[in-house]
Amino acid sequence: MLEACGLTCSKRDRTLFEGLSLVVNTGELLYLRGPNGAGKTSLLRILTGLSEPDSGAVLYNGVNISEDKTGYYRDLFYLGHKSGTNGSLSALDNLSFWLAQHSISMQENTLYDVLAKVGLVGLEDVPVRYLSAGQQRRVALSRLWLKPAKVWILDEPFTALDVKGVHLLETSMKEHVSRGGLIITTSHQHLSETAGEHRVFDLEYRF
Ligand SMILES: Nc1ncnc2c1ncn2[C@@H]1O[C@H](COP(=O)(O)OP(=O)(O)OP(=O)(O)O)[C@@H](O)[C@H]1O
Repeated sequence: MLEACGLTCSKRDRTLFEGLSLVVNTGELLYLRGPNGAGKTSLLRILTGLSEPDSGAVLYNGVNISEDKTGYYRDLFYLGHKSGTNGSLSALDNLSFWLAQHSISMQENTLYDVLAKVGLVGLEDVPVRYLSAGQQRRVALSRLWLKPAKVWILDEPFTALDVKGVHLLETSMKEHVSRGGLIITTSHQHLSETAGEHRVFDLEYRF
């Protein structure tokens, strides 16, 4: 269970949210919506421990994430809205580097299976900067299937994906939740029925 307790966050002179509390249980998909600038990314970054709130706390299974970041990060997969890849490196090298960074050992066959899943076989050796926007997104998304994380926090994961890519991701979300995973995702497009049941949390734009 992931719990936000009374979170307040201000950027420059604007309070994005104040005393925000929410609970997301295992086996649940939370769809975080809101207009541009409402503070969705800011909230997600706090929920991952990458940013500190001005006040409030985030608890994972009842423990403040700032007290056990290692334990939390073991269970967490975070996809930011930037791809987080090195454009000079190929998909294969980017993913191998990422696996090493996260101390995940993996057979090359399994890595190729994931590349096949996201439709990148044949492009695995091309520097990522030469791939299309959707293909670059697929490289970033591949990590979802490389780390067995219980908690997925996804910031606009559908950006640049084609219809098949959206379907693949929504199907994976539904499967993850049915296995007891927990997902928080933002998106400016509606989640379809393929993503399964989900709860909506609307973040209003505060002036
Ligand atoms: N590091 C920062 N310094 C100053 N202002 C920031 C910083 N990060 C975010 N902001 C401001 O906070 C507000 C919320 O930004 P945020 O990225 O959280 O919004 P969002 O809801 O994710 O928007 P979008 O839908 O456009 O992605 C914006 O007005 C942004 O300019």
